[in-house]
Amino acid sequence: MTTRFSFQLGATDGKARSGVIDTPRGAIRTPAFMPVGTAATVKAMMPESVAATGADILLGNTYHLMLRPTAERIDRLGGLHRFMNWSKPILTDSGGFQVMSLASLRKLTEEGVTFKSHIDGSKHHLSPERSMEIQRLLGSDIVMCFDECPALPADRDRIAASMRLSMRWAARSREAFGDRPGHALFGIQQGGLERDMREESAEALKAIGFEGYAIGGLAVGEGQEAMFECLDYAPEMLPVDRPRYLMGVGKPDDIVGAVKRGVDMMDCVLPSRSGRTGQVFTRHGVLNIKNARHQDDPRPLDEQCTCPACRNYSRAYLHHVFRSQEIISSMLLTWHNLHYFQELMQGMREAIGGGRFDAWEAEFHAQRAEGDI
Ligand SMILES: CNc1nc2cc3nc[nH]c(=O)c3cc2[nH]1
Repeated sequence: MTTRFSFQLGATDGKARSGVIDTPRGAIRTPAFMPVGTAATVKAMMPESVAATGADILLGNTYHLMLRPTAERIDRLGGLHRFMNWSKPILTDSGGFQVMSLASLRKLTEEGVTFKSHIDGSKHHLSPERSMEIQRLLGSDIVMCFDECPALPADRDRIAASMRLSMRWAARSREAFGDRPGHALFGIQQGGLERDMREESAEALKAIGFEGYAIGGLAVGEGQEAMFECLDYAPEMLPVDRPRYLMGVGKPDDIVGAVKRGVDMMDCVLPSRSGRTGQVFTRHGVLNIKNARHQDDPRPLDEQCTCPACRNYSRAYLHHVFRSQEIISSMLLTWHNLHYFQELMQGMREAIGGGRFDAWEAEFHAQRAEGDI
């Protein structure tokens, strides 16, 4: 067990890399997928079940937790790890992205953002300083800079102004974070789909210096082709010996394409949210369990999957409990999806380690049918 935060790069295969992030609360194998634990819970999952899927780290949302139950209350109760009974690493986002997507009556200035809670309309404020304080009170192991993520499409002037604001906020975040051994602060690269803006942002972040670097401003509606075009150059603008975290990604093929281009960490609500809407991810593609064609099907979701849903239940049963809106439906489908996403990561870590990522990627695509399976 280490008292420091460090990243050990392991194997590389093309641009893809595998490695380990060491933290006082445990190691994170990369490439890593982080389940999203929005309001101090990965919905429909016990923490021990999340760990059983293979997750080494999960994500907490500052925006949700500051509104309810508040960071101060979680701090008084011993911090987020104790509060939610998760002893492994936690990464918290800075709140800025969700303020812009969830809150109302937002007022953005150089100082920060004031907004009204989507829960009860109460007034709140976020700034680099307040976001660092909240994430410190939560006790998260990896803290994200307070930034602004512009909605796409946006013209160059808007992208430039927003990126430069985020870089000023990154400097203030670094200053406010202070000296916290064993904890990490990650900077977030902005710049939209503009290569020169991405370069300017990367240079600004490297001049400040961070324990890790996120690629922000993507997975905001630009589509996979545009995202991959940006990922063809953005990751290598960031320090080679620090983790690179692509925020908010994604579907399985997005994740594979991002790892192929040098990304080490990702997070997405897709597997857990889809578990509650009946969308199931398998190595052969996607299916929706609510479709009537599953009602007499005795087979598991995926014959090769070892998760509890696939070991013990038929598609017919899962169709039934989904249609009946039984709670076990969300439990089993979420568990399966998170298990599949972690299996994907493990497969890539092994393939990179063995220098056979291209073959693994070809097999990944070959066994996926288009459309519903
Ligand atoms: C679901 N897509 C998505 N989730 C994101 C979260 C983010 N947080 C901070 N900064 C970002 O640029 C950012 C971009 C994101 N895209």
